[in-house]
Formats: sequence, structure tokens, C-alpha cells
Amino acid sequence: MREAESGRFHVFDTQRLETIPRGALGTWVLLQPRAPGLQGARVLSIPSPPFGSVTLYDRDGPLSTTSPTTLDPDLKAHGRIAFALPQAWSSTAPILLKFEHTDNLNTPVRFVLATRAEFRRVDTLWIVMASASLAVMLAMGLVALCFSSMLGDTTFAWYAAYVCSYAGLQAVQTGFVFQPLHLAFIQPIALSIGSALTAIAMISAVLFMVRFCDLRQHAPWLRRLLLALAGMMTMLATLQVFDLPITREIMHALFNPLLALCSGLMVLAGSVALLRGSRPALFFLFGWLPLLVLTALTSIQVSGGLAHVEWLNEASLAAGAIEALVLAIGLADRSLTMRRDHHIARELADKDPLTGVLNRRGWIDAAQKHMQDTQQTHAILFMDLDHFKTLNDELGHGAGDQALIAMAGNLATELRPQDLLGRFGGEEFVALLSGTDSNNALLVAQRLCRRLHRLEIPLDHRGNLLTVSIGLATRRPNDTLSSLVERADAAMYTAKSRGRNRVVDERQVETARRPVLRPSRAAPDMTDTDPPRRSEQSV
Ligand SMILES: Nc1nc2c(ncn2[C@@H]2O[C@H](COP(=O)(O)OP(=O)(O)OP(=O)(O)O)[C@@H](O)[C@H]2O)c(=O)[nH]1
Repeated sequence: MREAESGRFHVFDTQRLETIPRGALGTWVLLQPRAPGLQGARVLSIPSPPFGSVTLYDRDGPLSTTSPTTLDPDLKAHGRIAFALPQAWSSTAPILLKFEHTDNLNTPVRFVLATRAEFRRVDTLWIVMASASLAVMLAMGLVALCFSSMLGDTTFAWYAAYVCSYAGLQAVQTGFVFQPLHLAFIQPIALSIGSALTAIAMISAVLFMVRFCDLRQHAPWLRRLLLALAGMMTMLATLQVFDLPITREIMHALFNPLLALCSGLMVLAGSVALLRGSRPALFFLFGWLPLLVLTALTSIQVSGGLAHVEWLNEASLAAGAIEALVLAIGLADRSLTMRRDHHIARELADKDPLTGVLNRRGWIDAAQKHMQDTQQTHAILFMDLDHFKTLNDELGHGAGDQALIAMAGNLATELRPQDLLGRFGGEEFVALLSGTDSNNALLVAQRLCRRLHRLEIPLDHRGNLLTVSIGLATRRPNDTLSSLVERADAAMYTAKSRGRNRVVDERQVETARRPVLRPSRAAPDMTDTDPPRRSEQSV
């Protein structure tokens, strides 16, 4: 006190954030409240508490020592350490504090002298705001983690890693882990935990952003730069975890400028990606810009600038929550886009590009689902165009393709919407008719056969018309899709062998086994069968 009174203390304004020079034996700070000062019970608080302990003195010696883990039980401060000043002290009496030595980053401190009621109001507001912000961040992180495992997309996982580590970092830095969470055991390793969380937050933020905004496509150079920078910062932060004196020096000198640079580069990369058409970049900028600006401002402040800005820590918490919400909407948008793309890809994979009906794979998938309903009757029509090779050979493949398109279109129109039509191979089509017994299926098949003939698609230059042979099989107990298709196929071969342009029900086939019937397809009695002429019809 005598030293201070003789003017040997460095003087600073208590309303401003200042970095206090720290010595190996700790640092004395004397606060001089301005006249007239506050009347009644007063509380002195230090928001965003330093990790070390602080002791309040009067002229006779120490009054009370407090640290983020050993708080005044009466005051129960959150996100700050606080001292209840003795009632007897005059409103302008100097307040003497000693900051014990700590190896932590020397961040600027601020002092707030308030009435007890005002202290309680600010403290309650803070705890509500901090709890809500951290809860939102963690909830969004968990949602992203679920999405990541459901969609198999690592972008969501990086976001979850970022938002959870950022929330953890905020909880450590603001003292939330100590009060109200009472995780006092963290204190000795708080710096290492903070560094580890910073490392995880940094690298996962960059990896998330790079993927989310698709920087590989939209800003490849900035992507490389960002990854290199994030890698460097992660290395620095990882070294800091081991808390060696040399790394501490390097960290103090480099980390915050690098953090500010990285934040700026992310905004730049996001803007470039947005200008080049990345829709997620809009979500990124909208959600992340406030937080990035605050991160940059915080690192400038830790390096000694922006002394007057007092609200950065609280604003960072709130901005973290807002950013988590906006980006969660962005991720939902991404998952919708992925679902749509997946749906389109699936459609393309399941559809026959020429005729637009299901291809073999798509039809089998869908038919298997239909067949799960064992209460329904199921009939299969196996349809094969007759002498299609002739059409191709005589009129060209273009005409062949047109015939296939016409065939598919007409089959689809003739069948009910719930019937499942597919192209099984070159000129083979299949239809699964659910809830249709064999008699009705036979009628449908005959209708199809007639309709195709009535289309009058020329088969050759001699006036022959395109026709179709149809095999019909109805589901029996213990039938699988393949056994049912096999029997319909065998019936179709019988139709071919009986002269084509007709329907054969499996019930008419005595030995409907494909290995027996297949070779007969090339037998003279079948290949010799003349295609029907315009006037003929065997159905
Ligand atoms: N234009 C065209 N032809 C195709 C397509 N897919 C298969 N084909 C042709 O369809 C013909 C099928 O010939 P085959 O299996 O001998 O049968 P077919 O001439 O219809 O004789 P049957 O079935 O015994 O009446 C072949 O010439 C294939 O090249 C296609 O997408 N477009």
C-alpha cells in the first residue's frame, strides 16, 4: 500500500480491459474507486476469471482468497470470481488484490464494482445465457453426430467435433466447468484441456468448412492455405497440451495472430465459394461470420488491442449458439440435397433409360417388396417380342428402339397403376399383378397381346407386324420371386413354341422347366413359325 501511495504502481483505468504484468511471485493490484463511490454492500468481481487464485487484502493482511474453484460460498458467482467487500470499508477506500502466479496465458482482466443487488442481477443473467448457449451448442453437436452416422457424411462429424469442442472451450474459459458444474479437478489441467479443445475446434472447424462449402471445387488455393494454417495451429495447440516453457513462449507469440488470420481466411474462402455458386457457403457466412469476427476481435484483445470492448466473452457464447443453430439449418439443407441426389441416382439406377420403365434390378427390388405381402395373390406375365431380331435386321436398330418404347408405353397404359412393369432384358418385359388371380391375369395378358398387335408396328418389309408372346404364372405357397418368374418364363417359351403371338398359362404347360424348354427355342418347328400377317391373329 505504501508503494502504491508513493506512486510506484502502474496506473490503469478499471473500466478498461488491461493485461496486468505478471511476475513469478504474483502481482499486486490496487484498485482506487472514484468518489463518491457506491454506498451499501458492494461486490468486486472479475469476469472471465484467470485460472489462478486472487486474494483480497486490507492493510492488516489477506481477507479472503478466491479462484474459479474456491468461490465465495455466499456470493456463488458464475463466470467470474467475486469478493464481498467489508461493509466497514468506505466507498472510496482503495482495494488491494494479489494475483497469484500462474503459467496461463496472460489475458486482460476487467474489474466490476457493483452493489450486491446489481451483482446478483448480472450474475443470474449470465448463468441463464451461458447455460442456454452451451446447451444449444451441445444439442446441435449431437444432432450433427446422429446425421453423420445416418448419412455416412463426415462433414457432419467435423461439425459435431467443432461445435462440441467449442462449447467445451467456452465452458472452461468462462469458468462454467467450475461453477455451476463443480468440476474442480479440471483446474490443474485446465490450460492443457483448453489447448486440446482449441486444437480440436480449430482443425475440425476448418475441415468442416472446407467440405461444407466445397472449397476443393470453389476455392482450391484457399483450401490448401486454410488446411496448412489449421495444421500449424493444431500442432501449436497440441504442443501446449504438454505445457513446456518453450512451447508456452511460442504459443503466446504465435497462436492468437494465427487464429485471427485463420478466421479472416475462412470468411474470405466462404465469400469466394458463395460467389462461385456454393449454396452452403451462404449458411456458413450467415452463421459463422459473427463468431469469426468475435474470435478475431478476441485474439486482437488478448494481444493487447481493443481494450475498451468489454462484452466479447459473453458475445462469443451467444454467437456460438446462434452459429450452431444457423449451421444446423444449413446441415439440414445439405441432408435434403443429399437425399434428393440419392433419390435421383436411385431412380436412374432403377430405370431403363430407353423405355423409362423399371430395369431388371429395379423391378426385382420392387417385386420382392410386393411379394412380402403373402395375403395377396400374385401373377407374373413374362412378355417377349416375337422375331425382334428380324425387325432390327430389316428396319434398323432405330426402328427396334421405337418399337420397344411403344411396347413399354402401351403396356404401362393397359396395366393398372399398382401393377409393376419392368424391362427384364433386350426385348423381354415382365409385369407383376398383385391381387389378381390366374383367370383375371389371363384376361389381362390376352388384352396386352391384342393391344400390341393392334399397334401395327411393322416387323419387316413384307407387311408382317410385331407381336408378343406371353407366359403367365400365379404364385403358389412357398414360391419365391425367382421360382415364379422362372415358371412364367417357361410358359412364355411354350407360347413361342406353340406359334408365338399368344398367351400361355403355366397351367397349360405340362413340364414347365426352362432347361428342357430353352433348347427347343431354336428347334425348327419354332423358328419356322411364320410371324402373323396383318390379317392374322392367334390370340
Ligand atoms: N433395337 C434394339 N434391339 C435390341 C435391344 N435389346 C436387344 N435387342 C435385340 O433384340 C433381339 C433379340 O433377338 P432374339 O433373342 O434372337 O429373339 P427374337 O428375334 O425376338 O426371336 P424370338 O424371341 O424367338 O421370337 C436381338 O437382335 C437384340 O440385338 C434394344 O435395346 N434395342
